[in-house]
Amino acid sequence: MPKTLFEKIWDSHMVVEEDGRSLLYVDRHLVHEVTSPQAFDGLRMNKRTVRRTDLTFATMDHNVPTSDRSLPILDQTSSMQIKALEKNCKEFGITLFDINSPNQGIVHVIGPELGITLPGTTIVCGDSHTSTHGAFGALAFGIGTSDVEHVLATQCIMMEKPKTFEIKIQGKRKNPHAVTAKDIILSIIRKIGTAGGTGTVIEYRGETISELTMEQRMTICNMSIEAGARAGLIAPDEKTYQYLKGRKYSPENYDESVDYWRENLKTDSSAKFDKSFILSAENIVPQVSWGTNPAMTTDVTGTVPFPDEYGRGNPEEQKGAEKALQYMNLKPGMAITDIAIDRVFIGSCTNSRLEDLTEAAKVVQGKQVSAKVRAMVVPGSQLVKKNAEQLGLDKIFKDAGFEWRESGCSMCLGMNPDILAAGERCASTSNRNFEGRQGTGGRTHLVSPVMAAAAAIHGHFIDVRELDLN
Ligand SMILES: CC(C)[C@H](C(=O)O)[C@@H](O)C(=O)O
Ligand code: SF4
Repeated sequence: MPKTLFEKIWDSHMVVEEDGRSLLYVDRHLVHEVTSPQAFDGLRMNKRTVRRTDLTFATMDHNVPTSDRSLPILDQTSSMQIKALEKNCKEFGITLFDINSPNQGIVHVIGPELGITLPGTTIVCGDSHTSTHGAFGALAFGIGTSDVEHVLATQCIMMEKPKTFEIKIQGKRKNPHAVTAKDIILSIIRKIGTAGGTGTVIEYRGETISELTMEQRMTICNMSIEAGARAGLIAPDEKTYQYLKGRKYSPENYDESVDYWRENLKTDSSAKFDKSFILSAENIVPQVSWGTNPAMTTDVTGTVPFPDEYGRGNPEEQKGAEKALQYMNLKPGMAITDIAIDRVFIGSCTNSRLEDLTEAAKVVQGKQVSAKVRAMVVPGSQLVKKNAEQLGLDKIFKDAGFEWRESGCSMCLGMNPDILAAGERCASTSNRNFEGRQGTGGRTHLVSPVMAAAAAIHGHFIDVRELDLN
């Protein structure tokens, strides 16, 4: 029977099936400080060990400060979670990339760059954006803390089989430097909605996807979760194999692995998906979110919508838009390019890799951050930071007036000192614009790295297609 890529990986990892649920074998378990303390406590209470310490990797990313790391961590919860992770990894024998490690970083950035993320594998992590790893043709699920404990103890996870969802993106973007992977995924979520992918694993396909680099594919898969999906997936190809070659944890018999991946990791041409959605890349323009979920997004050339227009007869949607506009302090009909911003955050597991920073630096080079804006760049990992510094990107950003930080989740979410003050408006390259996400009362506009960089310079959004970005 013809199978989708998802079905192939699923079937090759299924241990048993019972009452509609399956026990899946887990190839890689990634662990961070926020969702693991109770899981380790559970192991201790039940006198269990970690089944496969060699397949379990931990780092600290959510709570770590991104400024001077020699200073003590003042927040009690953060400090406790970081200490707990150190102690737990030591006690249970797990590899930890701690705050001083040259490999520390956001868990979804370091997995791929260390070659822990591999095609055809199952990967889990107590974190919703685990979907990022799907860019490598890995079946990667975010799991809850009780599942973290179960995986630590057994290296397996119990799950209901998701449905399959094909999202095909056809054609070429007119201006690929200005219309980025972030704009593609925001356009998709805007069209299918935040529940559009519920209960499914999305496979992104089509000419546009094949043309994306690995880092751009990660941006797409990263936000699958914002469309409600369980995971996002892209079939591996030569770019994938090239990217992973020679990484720290990539397989030793690399060529043999590639032969196997080439042979086995594709959706069969006659395989059927449960659901399909097709989008043309030609008409996508730079996107800016105006509301409090990622589907509340529009073209940079557009205006803030009228709630009744946005709701299209659905009273719930209309009410949601009214509430969002009130929180965001925006007036319907206002041009997106007239929205003035106070802060800029370039970072997060969506957009903090080397290419993101390189593209943003092109916009910033030789310019100055608007006097009304405070802007920061937070590389996704220490390795990204080091590579960016080797290219002189830090200097470009600092000369323009940006803060250049240590790696971590930072202002993507308010769990560390990098937060918005109430009422502050931020152009952010992260993935969630929920109320209070970047600090209580803070207002988030989701955008691409080039849009965020341009907003820092101009103090408001601009149509980045007008810039010379080549
Ligand atoms: C803290 C963690 C559980 C959370 C997640 O699962 O996504 C965080 O990473 C986020 O982005 O909101
Ligand atoms: S960068 Fe943001 S979205 Fe990604 S793992 Fe950290 S908090 Fe979650």
